[in-house]
Amino acid sequence: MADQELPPPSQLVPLDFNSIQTVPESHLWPNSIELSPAIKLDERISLPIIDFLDDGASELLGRACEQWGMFQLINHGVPKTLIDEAEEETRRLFSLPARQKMKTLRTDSLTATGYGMAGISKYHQKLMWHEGFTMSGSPVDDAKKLWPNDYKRFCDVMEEYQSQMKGLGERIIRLIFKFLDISEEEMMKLLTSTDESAGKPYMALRLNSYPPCPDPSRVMGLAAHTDTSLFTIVHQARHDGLQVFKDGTGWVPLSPMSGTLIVNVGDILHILSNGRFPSILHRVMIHENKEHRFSLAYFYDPPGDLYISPYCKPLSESPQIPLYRCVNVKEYFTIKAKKEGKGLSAIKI
Ligand SMILES: O=C(O)CCC(=O)C(=O)O
Ligand SMILES: [Fe+2]
Repeated sequence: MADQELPPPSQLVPLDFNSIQTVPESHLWPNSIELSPAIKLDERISLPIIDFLDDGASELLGRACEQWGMFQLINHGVPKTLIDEAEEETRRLFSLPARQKMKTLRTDSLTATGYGMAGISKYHQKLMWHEGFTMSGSPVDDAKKLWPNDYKRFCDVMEEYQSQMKGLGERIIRLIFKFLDISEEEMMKLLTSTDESAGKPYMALRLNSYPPCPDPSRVMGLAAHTDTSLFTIVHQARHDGLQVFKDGTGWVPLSPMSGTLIVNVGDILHILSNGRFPSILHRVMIHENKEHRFSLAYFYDPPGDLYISPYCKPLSESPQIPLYRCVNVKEYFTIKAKKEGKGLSAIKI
């Protein structure tokens, strides 16, 4: 593609990290609450690790969602070789020259795919030390622009990775619904789209890249946010950086553990569970080491045309009162963007 055919740069374009010697003013965060340090890692407050093969997995997973809104999963069944390949393809993508990646620059639309900054960048004065690449299903159109002669490997790996994540997501949601006492029949009603034409899946895979930084303590990898998904399945490649906010404790750092996938509750499951499973606030900080950090986040979402309302058990001994109004998934994405990430409070009854 010739230079004049490049998409017009939006106001939010990741830095060309390869050519950076010092952190530009646009990326220097003031010494604010957003950069507040995490607590020292302490075994007593470590994130629950759940064995997916455990007979009691549903109960364990439900309790972890209640107490943490997050857990680590082992024996999840996703082949290690596939995770390694997906990590390697992620590294290959982000090591391309900036002008090559810019050929797939994402538009502002909620479901847009391609290269760019996280949507939450819009809510902050300063930019983040981050670049991302989002896809939903086959990434072939973008991959052809990145590697005109060699796009197949990336597509094959990313399609298989998404298919495995979707399958794992289906197994997780079944266990979650079992814990919440939602029957299979009820689940089909809650999560199956009625209008297939409007039911474009919102599921997406975002590859995240956090390059090494000359002044790591003054930048932000990914600012504090909650995910909009039902839940998100994250593979953190080797290096630390992800932190979760635990009420009464503060920011808790999570070290990547080989073979585990992290699952965090998003806003839609928060609404569906009537607040019983909190969508957890998390952020990514950049560390002193000179390593490039990557992560792969799969957002397990219902179709956009679906209506979500708090599930309050009809025959419960203590009838619950819905905390949130019924909301369409697509509409919720829009509300959340308008409210700069504070979507839940906007639909509170
Ligand atoms: O990089 C990570 O570990 C987390 C990424 C994340 O929170 C996201 O993509 O929403
Ligand atoms: Fe996230």
